[in-house]
Amino acid sequence: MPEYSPADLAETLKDGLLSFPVTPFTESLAVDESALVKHLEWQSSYDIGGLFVAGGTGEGFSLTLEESRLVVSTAAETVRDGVPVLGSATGNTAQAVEFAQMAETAGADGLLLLPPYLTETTQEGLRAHAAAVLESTDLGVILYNRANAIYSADTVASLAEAYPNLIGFKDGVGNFEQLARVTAACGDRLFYLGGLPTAETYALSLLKMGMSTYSSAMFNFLPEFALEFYRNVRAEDQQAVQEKLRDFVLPYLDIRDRGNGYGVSIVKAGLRAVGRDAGPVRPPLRDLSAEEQKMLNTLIGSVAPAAV
Ligand SMILES: O=C([O-])C(=O)C[C@H](O)[C@@H](O)C(=O)[O-]
Repeated sequence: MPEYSPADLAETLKDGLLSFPVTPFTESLAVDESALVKHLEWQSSYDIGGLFVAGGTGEGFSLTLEESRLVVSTAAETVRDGVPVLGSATGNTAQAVEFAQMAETAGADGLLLLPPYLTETTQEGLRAHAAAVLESTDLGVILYNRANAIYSADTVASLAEAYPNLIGFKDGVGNFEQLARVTAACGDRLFYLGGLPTAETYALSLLKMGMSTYSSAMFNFLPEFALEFYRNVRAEDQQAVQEKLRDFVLPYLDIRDRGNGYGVSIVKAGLRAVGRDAGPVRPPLRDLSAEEQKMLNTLIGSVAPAAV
């Protein structure tokens, strides 16, 4: 049995910043277990709502079932008490079910359902896919609305009614009309989290849409900055948020936007910049160039001189 009931998990997650740790790789692209332990210990030593391993930033889409098991079980053994660990499920329905069941046995407290790979879907197909995963586990499950998994309000509401272990909706698209429809249809039955790339960019606006928290990829390498940003958002301190957007987040986006898939690569580059190298990204992603790495080092040095 998972340590958190789905309802307790939602309560714990909704009011804290959510960490999405990278998966460190060696130069030969194997999972680097000792670097993983060190990184998870460091991340979970901060005041966070939960730790989502093998998510998008954790390159969950590039991990085999056995590698994902290793990452989830390492996290479950490593993080300090009181920080829930969530695994991920991806790929076709049978594969996603396998990942969900593996995460549960490996000690996860919850699950993030990533979009299925490649194909387009209908709402009936998407509902059947999510339903199969929800039925396969007792874990609290969060839907990730992104890529080929764009859930209509009716689909989310019908899944929420049928499956008590559906606890949350994570948005990676930023369609305000869709969000208004989903939150109006499901209200307090679910909790809502922002999950657009570099989620800080939208956090204050999305708070007004009912999204009380978000996944912070930059928390990987600038945890104190990311936590202060989150506190500013929750306090609705628009001036402090704008200052941090201007001084760091927007110039960071300029570097991130130089390459497709850099939303993840730039996080590993950030770790390199602060002396906590987590190795390269796996194909199909590619790492930042030496010039881009230098630009990022300078930017990080401008907001956190002690970190570089
Ligand atoms: O699954 C994930 O890693 C994400 O949700 C993506 C990031 O955490 C995103 O929110 C970001 O880049 O801040």
